[in-house]
Amino acid sequence: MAKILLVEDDTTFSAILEGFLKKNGHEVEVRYNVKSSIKSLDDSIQLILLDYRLGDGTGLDVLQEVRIRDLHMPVIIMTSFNDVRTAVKAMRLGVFDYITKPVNPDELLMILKDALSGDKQEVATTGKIKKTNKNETVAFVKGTSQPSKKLHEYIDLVAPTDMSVLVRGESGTGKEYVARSIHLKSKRADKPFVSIDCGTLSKELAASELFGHIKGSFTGALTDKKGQFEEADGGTLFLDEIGNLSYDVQIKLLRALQERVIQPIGANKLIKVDVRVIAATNDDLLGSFSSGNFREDLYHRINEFEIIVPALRDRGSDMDTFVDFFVKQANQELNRNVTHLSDEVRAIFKAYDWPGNLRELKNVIKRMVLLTAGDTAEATALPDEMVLAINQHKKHKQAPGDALAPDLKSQSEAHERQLILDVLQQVKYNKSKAAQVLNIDRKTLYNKLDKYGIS
Ligand SMILES: Nc1ncnc2c1ncn2[C@@H]1O[C@H](COP(=O)(O)OP(=O)(O)OP(=O)(O)O)[C@@H](O)[C@H]1O
Repeated sequence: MAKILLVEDDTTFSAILEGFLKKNGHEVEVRYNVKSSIKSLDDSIQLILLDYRLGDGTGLDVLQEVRIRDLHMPVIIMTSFNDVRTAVKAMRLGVFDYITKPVNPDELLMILKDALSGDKQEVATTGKIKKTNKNETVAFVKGTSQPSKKLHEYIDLVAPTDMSVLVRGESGTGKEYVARSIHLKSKRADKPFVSIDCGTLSKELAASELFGHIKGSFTGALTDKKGQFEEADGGTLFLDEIGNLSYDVQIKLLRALQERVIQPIGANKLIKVDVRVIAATNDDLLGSFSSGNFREDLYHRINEFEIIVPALRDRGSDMDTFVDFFVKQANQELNRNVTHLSDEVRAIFKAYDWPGNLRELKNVIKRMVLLTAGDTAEATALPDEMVLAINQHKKHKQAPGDALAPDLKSQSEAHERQLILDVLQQVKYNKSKAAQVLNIDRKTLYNKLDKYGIS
C-alpha cells in the first residue's frame, strides 16, 4: 500500500486506473495536467504514475520538477508504443520504468511491486548511485557476433591498464555492463565500483555528491559528507551520462583527474584519491564543444580509450542468445515456465529495430513472460502496436508472389524510414523537433533523410 500520484489527462482512463489502484490497496491522488501535478508534489507521495503526453506539456516536465526539488520517489512513465523512444530517454532522467499503453493490469502490478520493493527502490531513488563490492557477480551475456567479439576484445585490452575509458552507445545498449566488466577484469577488481548517473544529479548537489562537503558549507550541509570519489578510492568510478555535468563540476573533475586530488566543498584541505574513471554518454560529446557545453580538455582526459557499444539491431546472431537469457531470467523472477517462443514472436523480434536496445528487449520479454501462462509465448503477449507495426510493414514490403521474407537490415531500414516519416508528420515537418523526438542529432537526421530519399 502506497500513496500514488496518478497524472493522466484522459479522464475515463484515469478513473479506471484510480479504481484499480485503490482496489489493490493504494491511496491515489489524481491530477490531469502538468501544472496541477507540480503543485501536488511533496515527499508524502511514494510513487508517481505519469502519463507522457499531457495537455499542457509532457510527463518529462513533471519529472524535471521532481529532480529540481530533489524528491526521491520512483516514477513510472506511461506511454503509447510510438513514444517508446522518449520513454527510453526518460529512463536516463532517473525514471524507474515505463509501461506501454494500453496498460495491462498484471504488468502494472508487477512494475509497481518492483518499484516499491526495498532494494530496487533504493537504486531508483537515491540519484542512482550504486556501490558494488568485490563479491557481487552479475550474470550477463557476451554474444558471439562480430561486433560483440570486437567489444570484448577492447574490454580485455583496456581493462588491465589504468586508462580512463569513454564508453559510447545508444541508450540501453549495456554501457554500464561494459564499465563493470572493465572493472572486474582490472587490478582494482577487489575495490569498490561506484556508479553515478550524472543525468539524475541536481545541479546544486552534483559537486557535493562527487567531492563531498564539510558541515555547514551550505544550507542543508548538516554533517560532513564523503564524496563518491573518496568512496571509490582504490577502485573505479563510473560516471554515466557525463555530458550532463555542469561546467563548474567539469572543472573540478578535470582537476581531480589530472592532479589526483579532490577538495570537498567548504574544506581547505586537499584529499589524495586513486580512482580510475570510466565515463559513458549516448550524446555526441564532440558536438557539445562548439556549444560550450562540454570542455574539450576534459573530453580528452576521459577519452584515453574509447569503446563503442553496438546497438542491439547490429548484434545479428546474438539476438537469440539475449532473448533466451532474458526469458530464463523472467521465468525465474515471475515463477513462469516459458520454454518456447512462437515463430511469429521470433520473427517480430528480428524485424523490430529496438531503439531502447537491451533494456527494451528485457522489458518486452518480461511482459511477455508475465502474460504467458503455458510454455509457449505467442505474439498476443507482445504490445499490440509492436505486432501491428511489424505486420503492416511486412505486408507493405512483400511484393505479391514474393515468398521470401525481407532480410533484417532492409526491414529495420524500412521501419526506420517509416518512423521518420511519421514523426515528421507529427511535428509538422519541423526537423529540429523531429530530431528531438527521434532522439538523434540534427546531422544524423539529415543524413537519414538523404539516405531514404525523404525531401
Ligand atoms: N551483456 C548483457 N547481458 C545481459 N543483460 C545485459 C547486458 N548488457 C546490458 N544488459 C541489461 O540491459 C539493461 C541496460 O543495460 P545498461 O544499464 O548497462 O545500459 P546503458 O547503455 O548503460 O543504459 P543508459 O544509456 O540508459 O545509461 C540492464 O537492465 C541490463 O540488465
